Amino acid sequence: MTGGLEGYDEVAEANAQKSILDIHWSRICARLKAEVGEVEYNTWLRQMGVGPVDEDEITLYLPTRFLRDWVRGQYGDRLGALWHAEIPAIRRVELQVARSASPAVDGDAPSADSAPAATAAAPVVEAVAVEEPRAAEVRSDLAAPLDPRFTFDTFVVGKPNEFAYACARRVAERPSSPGFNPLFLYGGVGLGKTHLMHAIGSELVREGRVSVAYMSAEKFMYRFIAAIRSQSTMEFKEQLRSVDVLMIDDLQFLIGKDNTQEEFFHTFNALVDAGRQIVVSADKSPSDLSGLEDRLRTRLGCGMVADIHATTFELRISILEAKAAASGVEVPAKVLEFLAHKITSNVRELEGALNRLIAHANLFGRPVTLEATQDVLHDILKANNRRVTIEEIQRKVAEHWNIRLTDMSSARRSTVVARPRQVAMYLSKQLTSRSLPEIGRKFGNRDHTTVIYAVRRVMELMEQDPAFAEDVELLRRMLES
Ligand SMILES: Nc1ncnc2c1ncn2[C@@H]1O[C@H](COP(=O)(O)OP(=O)(O)OP(=O)(O)O)[C@@H](O)[C@H]1O
Repeated sequence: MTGGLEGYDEVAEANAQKSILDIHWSRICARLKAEVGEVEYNTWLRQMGVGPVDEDEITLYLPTRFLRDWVRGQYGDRLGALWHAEIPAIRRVELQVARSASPAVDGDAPSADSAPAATAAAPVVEAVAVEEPRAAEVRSDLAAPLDPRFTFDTFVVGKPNEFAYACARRVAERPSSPGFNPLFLYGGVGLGKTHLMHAIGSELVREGRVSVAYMSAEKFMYRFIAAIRSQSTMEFKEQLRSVDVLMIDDLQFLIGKDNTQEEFFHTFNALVDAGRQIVVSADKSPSDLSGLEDRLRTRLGCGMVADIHATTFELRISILEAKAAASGVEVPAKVLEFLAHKITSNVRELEGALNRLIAHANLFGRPVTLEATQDVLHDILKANNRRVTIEEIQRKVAEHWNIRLTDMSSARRSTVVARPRQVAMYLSKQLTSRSLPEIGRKFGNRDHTTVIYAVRRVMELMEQDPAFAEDVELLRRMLES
């Protein structure tokens, strides 16, 4: 830091900016808490800290990569919208892992209108962003960061998931049993695969019998690359191969990542040969994961393969009843039935809708009624009414610009293909309730940042080019009707 008046001014300026951001941040935290509820807020969001603003982007810090990934997947869009509402110039939120994050507001934030003062810990200018793990972490960080809410007790069993549930229980009771290794769980988005994996892990850890490593396939790749960079691949391999149970979530992420697949294949073989348990989840069955190497697909399919089907009305009702009962808020059966009829996409959305209702009831101290439900959830209900799918959007957009449907997922980057693909991503964001990572996955496993870029690019182009804007609007109307 420079000395003298100049240095002082810089510090004063930075502090002033920080105070302003803190005020906005405290309001956002109050809103978030009201929306998601105290428990959810304390579990996932409370440790978040505010970082600097750079043009249209604000950085937020989280203390671990697990939390960062979770918050990004679950709340990334919402955080962006809330910051944009507070400071319209902010259009993007960057989530980073920081050792000394300035924590989020920790007070009892009673409402969005009367937010508490922010507690600023380390000055924002000193927060250290750690984007890539260092060798020491790769060596020491394989312990399973399991979500304590995802247990067998909180998993509601019904026809669509009873087989997967039974298999998961069996593996938790007797890991590495013949016929159950690997356990391959598959099914659509938000249907409980991660929940079951965490439940297996928690059960085993609670029993204290075995060491468990759980990570997403994305994290597996990330750690593998970091280990290569820091020349600690041997340690990484040894660490992985020393666990009793290895669980890899969302394996489809490894499609097209040949080196990481190769590493996973060897780890897989080493563990299974040594009598250790592997649990894997993916969005498709091993035979349908066409971008994976044949030998890996074959090995993945030679244990127990269990699918989780789309929810039925009965299961949705049971899940809603269980979650409403756990919240302590009285939700009339009529409202639960209404939600179960209307929100059919997946459990995550159903749960999100119920949480919002409950937060609303708690915040305003009003009973939950059908009328209030329609009002509070109008955006979710609207999105579900349309029922337009990403696949439909891709098809319509491809037809409109006369490109091949496969180019929606291909790696081709020429404008002729890339522009329609960006429009399809934009429309998917506008017309479906899918999250950015989910959209990215449907477009050839692209990263969520690519989707953000596409959405922004299409919006810019629509502003600059009325003919293009008309095309996009036409497509939107066709898809909505
Ligand atoms: N049968 C169930 N009972 C209770 N909660 C459930 C059930 N199925 C899913 N959930 C809840 O729905 C949410 C989404 O589930 P989860 O994250 O496990 O889905 P997923 O299949 O792993 O999705 P993705 O494909 O996006 O990784 C979680 O909060 C989970 O607890």
